[in-house]
Amino acid sequence: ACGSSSKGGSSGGSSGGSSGGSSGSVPGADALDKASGVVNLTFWHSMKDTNQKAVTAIVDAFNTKYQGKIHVTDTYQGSYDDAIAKYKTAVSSHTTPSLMQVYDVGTRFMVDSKQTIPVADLASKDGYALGDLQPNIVNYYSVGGKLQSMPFNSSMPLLYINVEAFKKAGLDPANPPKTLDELADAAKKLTVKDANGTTTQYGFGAADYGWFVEQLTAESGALYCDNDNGRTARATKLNLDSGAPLTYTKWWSDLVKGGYASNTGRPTADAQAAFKAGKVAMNLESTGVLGGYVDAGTKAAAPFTVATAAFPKVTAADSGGPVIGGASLWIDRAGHSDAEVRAAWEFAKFAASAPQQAAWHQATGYFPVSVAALQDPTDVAYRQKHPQFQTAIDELTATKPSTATAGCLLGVMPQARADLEQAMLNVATTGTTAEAALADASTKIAKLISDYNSAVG
Ligand SMILES: O=P(O)(O)OC[C@H](O)CO
Repeated sequence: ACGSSSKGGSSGGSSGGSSGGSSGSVPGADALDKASGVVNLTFWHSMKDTNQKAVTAIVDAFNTKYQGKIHVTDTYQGSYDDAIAKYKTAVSSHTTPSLMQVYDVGTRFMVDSKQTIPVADLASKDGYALGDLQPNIVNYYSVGGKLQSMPFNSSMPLLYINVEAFKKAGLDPANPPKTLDELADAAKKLTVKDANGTTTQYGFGAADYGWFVEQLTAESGALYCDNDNGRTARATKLNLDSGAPLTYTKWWSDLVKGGYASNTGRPTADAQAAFKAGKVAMNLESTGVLGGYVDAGTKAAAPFTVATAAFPKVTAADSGGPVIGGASLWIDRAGHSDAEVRAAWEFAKFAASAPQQAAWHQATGYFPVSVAALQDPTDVAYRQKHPQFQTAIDELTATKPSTATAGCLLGVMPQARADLEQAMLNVATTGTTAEAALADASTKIAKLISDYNSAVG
């Protein structure tokens, strides 16, 4: 997850460490004019199903606009984790794509990989104003004072509710649970067993997902890693042994062991499928799955009314907000021609533009990275008709920027998140205590961080 954070200006701001990026020169607009023939671009991403269709719609619109000049081929590369693993292989074999979608927590790694060109350099070369991008999103993707990648799909975490199940259990969907305790109470009321004692509906179900722990930590006003969440200097440790990480790990394990939560493991797709099939009545997920849940009213939609509510807090007193999630587009420089880099920049601008972001928001649920897109009449009308699409925007605007809500910038964040998730899974499925599992994970992650920091210097 990432940073709905500080007061960042439109050219970005915070963050420790070097600005990274490739040492290649910054091509100007003439690089495209000089190209002979069509400039072909490869675009790797992790959007599937409903969201993949929406990516393809953007790519098709771009290819039509630039017919005869630029052609983008988009390819689904699996989950965010799968895609980043493939990217690492591509770096070794010098076969990186022209454009790469990388999730929030891959930001520090991408800068350190020195394969890409900061989009701030391309923007200043041709006078492109970054001011239409949501400042807090720009702030997250800025490292060393420069916007490194183009914000594309930005999210907030939400609580999803099966409205009919809520009503059947005598609960009011208009008054959803706001804290972990309230969520646990509702989960108990929403769990249904048949005459044989077999559970036919779990009250709650969600992936075993470190992102939620990161969110609850930010909401409680605490830092997920040291050195101001890795933004004034490289982080050296995660704060996992107490606070929200410990509380959530115990809470999740208690619900699973009590039979009130469906544990589908680490893959987010499995938890999404369980909610969409009506097997669980409440689900924590990104606003980026909302399009898939309601699927614009088609037959692919969940067969019940889906409501969205703000992500819960550990306690009602927590006054912080969530961290922005999702991913951004990186423009590869190392091994790519000037014309290709310029063409990739044209695509990045197009994908972040107000009309494309308004359409993207309505199709997927990811909120627009473009400020103007929120004022687009089609988007305003869509939100009025489908209020579920407003929840993440309210959450974003209610969040006070802070170091906590900036989220943790860490080169090994993907691996660290996986280690935490394994620890949470062990607690929920074995007799290991949360204290012991998190202490073990902390030790393992501290070594990962120390090795990484020594390697990058
Ligand atoms: O599911 P997404 O795309 O909103 O991403 C959620 C997290 O931010 C990934 O780290």
